[in-house]
Amino acid sequence: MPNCAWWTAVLASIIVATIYATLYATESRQSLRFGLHFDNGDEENWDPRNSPVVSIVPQFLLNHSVYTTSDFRNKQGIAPPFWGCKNESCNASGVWGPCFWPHKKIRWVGEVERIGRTNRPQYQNGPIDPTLTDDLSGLCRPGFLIIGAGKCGTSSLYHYLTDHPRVLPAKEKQIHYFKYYMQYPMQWYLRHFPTASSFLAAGALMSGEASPGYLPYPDVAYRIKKHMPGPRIVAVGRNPLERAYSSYMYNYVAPVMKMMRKGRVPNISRGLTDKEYEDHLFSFEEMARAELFVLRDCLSSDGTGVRKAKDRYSSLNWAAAEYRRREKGGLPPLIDLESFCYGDWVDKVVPRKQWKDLIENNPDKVIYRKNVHLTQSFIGRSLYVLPLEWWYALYSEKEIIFICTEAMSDFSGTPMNKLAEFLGLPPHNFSTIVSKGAYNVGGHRGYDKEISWDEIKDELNVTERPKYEATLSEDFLREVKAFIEPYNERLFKLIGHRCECSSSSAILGRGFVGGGDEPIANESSICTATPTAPPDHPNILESQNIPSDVTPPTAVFFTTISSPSSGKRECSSIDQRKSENKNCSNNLGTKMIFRVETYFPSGWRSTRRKHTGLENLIDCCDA
Ligand SMILES: Nc1ncnc2c1ncn2[C@@H]1O[C@H](COP(=O)(O)OS(=O)(=O)O)[C@@H](OP(=O)(O)O)[C@H]1O
Repeated sequence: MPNCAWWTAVLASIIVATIYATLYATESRQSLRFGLHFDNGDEENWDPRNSPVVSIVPQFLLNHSVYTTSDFRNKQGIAPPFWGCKNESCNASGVWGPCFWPHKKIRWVGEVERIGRTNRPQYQNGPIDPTLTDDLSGLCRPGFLIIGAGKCGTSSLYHYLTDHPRVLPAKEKQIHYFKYYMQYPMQWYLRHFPTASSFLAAGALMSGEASPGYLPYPDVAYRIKKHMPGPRIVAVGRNPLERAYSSYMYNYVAPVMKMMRKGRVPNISRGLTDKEYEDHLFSFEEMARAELFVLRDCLSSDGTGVRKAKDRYSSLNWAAAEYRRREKGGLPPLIDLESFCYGDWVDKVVPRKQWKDLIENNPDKVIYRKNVHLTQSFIGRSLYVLPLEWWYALYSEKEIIFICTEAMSDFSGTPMNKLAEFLGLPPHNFSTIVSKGAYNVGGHRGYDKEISWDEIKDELNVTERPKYEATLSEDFLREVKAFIEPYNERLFKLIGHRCECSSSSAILGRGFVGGGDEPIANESSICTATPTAPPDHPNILESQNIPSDVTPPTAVFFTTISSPSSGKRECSSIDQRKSENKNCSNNLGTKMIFRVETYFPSGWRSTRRKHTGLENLIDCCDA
């Protein structure tokens, strides 16, 4: 017969278990309550000032040495700003920093012991339960988003940052969720970041991603503000003409050369020499001139860029205030260059008006019809200030920062540490990673491919390709400089500092000179003059054949059993995706087979394989 003490012990355990279960249930609910999920309400008129903030309780993690106070040795306070907490939820134990409390009963300290200390991140995989798409438990939010500009060193910046011992990488450098994949639940996006357990095991303070496709679009700025509270926004910009030329090489020359070599361009046979293929390319100057013509018109004070942006945005709550502020302050109007300056399609085969004459006058030359959003805007995407004015309207100076590409390659690592401080990270010795080299240099090597500065130099020595600056005529150079200059000045005002563009010209051996040798930055105000002698590193002009742009998703509510093996590329918009659906699936042979998992109350039961129409949404722009 159990004695009294025994009954007391049983009773006590029941009470403790009940309290624990109640607490756990509350915590689980809290994690969902503060979960980030879409409300499909009045998207356009949502007011960012009321955005939800996920709560934090770093104290117990400090108590248990997951973190030490030195991890928080930054000027922002005890935790990185994106951990920020705003309301009573700050006191909820278990709702922690950037992460959502896992559903399963978990003792954090025990979990840390179980996993051990490791910096190797893990990610949630497998199909998403369609009935639980709002469930963010066990997932973590990004602490920084590098938004572009493309071809400005976003890959290097991402890798330099993730070298910080308290920063964990995402599954891939660029996810482009807020531009191309918002039809998927937030859970899909957050699965690209390390799990809460990984954060603990690493004592990580943040993860983040770099999607250059975010910057150009005001809608994306707004969506991120609305749906993803907290992350710091990092923009990076480079000497505009260098960016433009880099994009020309990467998004036009490299893919077109590849297509020609493979015999995929009608009327151009295989087996020609590179020189012969190059004769079928439009020069950078030809394309940039044609674009400049269109931009001048579009960006004039009564041009379509100004008018259409006003029509579209000025009545929206989130943009109206900025319109009023700018009008009052006599500031130039906001412009949505990407949406309204390249809008005219000549026909389905010849994509852009700006190329009409070029194509008619040069029937032997090739226009690349894919990735039109990139090849149409070599110059436009280098006018960083135009999209940034939208971002700066939505984000305060504590939330957004602009880095000059040229400063990134400072071997001392000082500029990187300034960025770390802005993000709320403790100082780190970045000089090792920066002086190792750069990523995604000189063409299609891949975002994660690092090239040492010495290799860059050597490669140049054996590459006898003409320097692109030599291909630019004096008059075009003057013209394009004069066009870009005011936008640069506007940018420097907006960001509160200037960029020293010539140093990267020197590091990578690039400068825009009308047939001469001297970097243009020394002779013009496209960027400020260089204050110090730059290191001795030349550039790379060679392109490789690794597909660019985003890797599409492989599993959402389904498991991909087979997927297209062809290269992927971004669609410029969901509309484009829709309009290209047929071509993609029919002409390009894009097919995916899915395993569809169905969840019943008793668990996962049936599995069936099926072709679905979803492949069109995902991969319709496959090359
Ligand atoms: N540290 C540093 N300093 C100066 N320049 C650098 C640095 N790291 C990368 N780069 C140059 O940036 C170009 C690649 O940019 P991204 O990685 O943003 O390209 S992408 O949009 O993601 O495809 C690519 O430019 P190009 O080589 O001219 O094509 C890189 O060489």
